[in-house]
Amino acid sequence: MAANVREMALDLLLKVEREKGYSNLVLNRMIEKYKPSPPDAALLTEIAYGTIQRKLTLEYFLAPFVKKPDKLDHWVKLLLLLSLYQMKYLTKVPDHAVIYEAVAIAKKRGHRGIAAFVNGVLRSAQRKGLPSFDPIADPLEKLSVETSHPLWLVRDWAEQFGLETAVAICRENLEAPRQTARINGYLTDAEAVLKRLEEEGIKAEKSDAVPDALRSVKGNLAKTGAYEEGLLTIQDESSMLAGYAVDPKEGETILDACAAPGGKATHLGERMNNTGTIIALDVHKHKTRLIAEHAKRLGLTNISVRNADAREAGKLFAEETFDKVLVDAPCSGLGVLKRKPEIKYMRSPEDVKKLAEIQLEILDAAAPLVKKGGSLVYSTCTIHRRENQEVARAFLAKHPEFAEDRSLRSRMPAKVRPFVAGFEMELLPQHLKSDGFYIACFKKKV
Ligand SMILES: C[S@@+](CC[C@H](N)C(=O)[O-])C[C@H]1O[C@@H](n2cnc3c(N)ncnc32)[C@H](O)[C@@H]1O
Repeated sequence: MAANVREMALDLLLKVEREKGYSNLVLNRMIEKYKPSPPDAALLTEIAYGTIQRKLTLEYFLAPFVKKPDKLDHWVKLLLLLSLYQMKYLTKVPDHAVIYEAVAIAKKRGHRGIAAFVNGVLRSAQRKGLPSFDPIADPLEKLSVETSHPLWLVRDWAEQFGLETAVAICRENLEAPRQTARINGYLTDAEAVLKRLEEEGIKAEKSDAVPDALRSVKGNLAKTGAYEEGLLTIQDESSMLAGYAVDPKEGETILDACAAPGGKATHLGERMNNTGTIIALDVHKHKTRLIAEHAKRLGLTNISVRNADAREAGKLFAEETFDKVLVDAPCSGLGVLKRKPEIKYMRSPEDVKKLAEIQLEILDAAAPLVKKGGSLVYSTCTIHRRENQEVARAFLAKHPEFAEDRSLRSRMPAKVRPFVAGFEMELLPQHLKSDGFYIACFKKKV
């Protein structure tokens, strides 16, 4: 079985690169299909995620042993990288076992020549040792190679946050993500959910940062009766904070302009005790279906799903229709690199610029729909100031009918308040070991 795990890991890496798929989705599909035992599934996750997380570092390790790595068949290069990952970071697996299995895969997929090549490369790496980072003089280049983040991103973060914070972000991104869930406060409470989970053999605990959140200690919260029964929703703690920022009240009319798959819309629905109206809009039809499914599972009937481009929302709704509007905008996702490490290699500075423009366009379209005295909340799961802060300032400059809403801090849980400044929250992944997240709140003048 162990050799199969490595082959599955190789297939996963190929799929993620070829189909530009998200690693977590490809991994889930693979586990559903091949049903590996729990220890094999854990090993598969570790090897595949680890290799993606450390790709640039592993390429640096490989370089002295292969003259032209880019000339290699792609699968051969990935096989070498995932083998080097195991040799360097999986201390429980002896090097000779890693090499033996890599050679067996190479023989099966290729031919004897390739198997001999793989054997030669890995044996030299074992004999000579992997190269040190010491010769890299430039601190940003070193950080990029050592923590496997593209140089442009490391540069941007160092410029925006300072080198020390950029180092902390990059290091934290290499940690395993926590699994957290949101308690459905409309149907239940933390004690009841914890009891239900315990009956199912799952160990979880209350978050010390976000009152609506549970953290898994042992077991997968998504595969539980409690989940099926609508008592919880898988969601990162940082995303729950958008619900605190919006602070919906019973009976209100709220627009969630970028709502799929419905994580935040359903949170608002729960906090409103299934009263009022939430319009959950999304441009992608296949994703809007998910919102309705989640709402149903959670026992919510106050969410109405619409499929449309938020930039055209003015054609759907009259001005000043909503008490509150949430724009949880499409973004570069640079706050969720622990969970989706491949994003760091897919994104470019041009993407960041383009996404910032789209975010501002959506905010522009949402602005007239907010009632006087109502609020507009802009959030993203990215930590790049070309989006976030720059977009928020551009919005305020264009919309004198809105003011900074500096009451945000008072709505946030105590542990989050240090990360709120004025009308904005910037949560970096190392702050609470969550995803990175940004929120800005605006109030429409009366
Ligand atoms: C960050 S995700 C939203 C996550 C969602 N709020 C949740 O909590 O589950 C951004 C969403 O914006 C949608 N989107 C992208 N461009 C859009 C547009 N122009 N109008 C409306 N939705 C858009 C995407 O389909 C995606 O589902």
